[in-house]
Amino acid sequence: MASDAQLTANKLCIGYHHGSESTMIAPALECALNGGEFVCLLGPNGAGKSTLIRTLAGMQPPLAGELKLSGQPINSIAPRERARAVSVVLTETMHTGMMDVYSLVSLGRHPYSGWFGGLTAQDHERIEWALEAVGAMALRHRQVAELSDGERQKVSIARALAQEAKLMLLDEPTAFLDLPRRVELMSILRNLAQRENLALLLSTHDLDLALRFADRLWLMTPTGQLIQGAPEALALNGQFAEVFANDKLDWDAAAGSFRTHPVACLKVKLDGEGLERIWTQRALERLGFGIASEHDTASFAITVGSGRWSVEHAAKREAFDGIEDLITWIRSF
Ligand SMILES: Nc1ncnc2c1ncn2[C@@H]1O[C@H](COP(=O)(O)OP(=O)(O)OP(=O)(O)O)[C@@H](O)[C@H]1O
Repeated sequence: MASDAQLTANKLCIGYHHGSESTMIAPALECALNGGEFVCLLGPNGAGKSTLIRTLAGMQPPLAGELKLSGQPINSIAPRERARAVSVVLTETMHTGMMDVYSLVSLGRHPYSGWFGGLTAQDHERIEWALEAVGAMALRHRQVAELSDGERQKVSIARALAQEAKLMLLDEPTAFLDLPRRVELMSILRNLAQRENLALLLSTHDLDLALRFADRLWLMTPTGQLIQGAPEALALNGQFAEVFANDKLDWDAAAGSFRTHPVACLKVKLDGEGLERIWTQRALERLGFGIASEHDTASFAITVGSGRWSVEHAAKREAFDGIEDLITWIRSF
């Protein structure tokens, strides 16, 4: 394990106790979160991502195994010290009553000021920095109860940032954000991890963004294994396909994304280059056609270029000046 590990887990078994019974979600996990690293946790629904995050945060006890924060067993650390070391953003709705955004974000300073202590100039500076970092400064006087889901999500991240902990655990923090905000937030978090030497773990279903921004990925399988590696390594060695692909989805390693299996088996030979070719292929796959490889027999041959689509089908030729016309025509087969 790296020497600057903020958190280490050895033989960590996570799950739930129900009276004398227990349900195990994942057995014997070995993992570490290091300063300066942005790690994304991915996995199918129900794999155990939230359970792992809550356990790593010390919010639910492990069934077995060892969990250390900066080398110290987590349950031996006093709550106030732990709150200075770990900040958490969960998916649960916050019950904030009539609280404004600034007051909510200032709760992140309580491990330093105490519940009844006043905020210092340094506290205010950090709160404003956190609001600025997530682009929520304009919301600071608003009531939390009146925010949209996405705005509330930004504010909870600001509260966690205000806490100034070296380890941040975030459970699906981007779920309600629009795409530009999601990209921006992932970029902010990755830069923060590097600049402030934070260890950052974020669970998400956004595979594309995780592939683009994470330093490392943790893939949680439905059987509770945790596959770890650089995004590019997991894409190249086929482990994405193993975790996510099923009878309806294929992992496309070249595109770094999943695509649905064609429902029909009509094949199209597609020639052409650039964006027109890419979007023609997407349209064809959406409509249920397969793209023919060299050895396939194709029912259609489409050549695309310079705003024109020529099609050969059943010894006839058709030509279209726009992709809409091609789609309308080929949809009838
Ligand atoms: N309090 C609980 N008691 C018992 N089982 C639970 C409890 N909470 C969650 N589970 C179960 O634990 C498993 C893992 O759930 P978890 O919420 O950790 O998955 P997840 O990977 O975060 O899923 P999602 O992607 O859908 O959010 C699921 O089968 C879930 O039903």
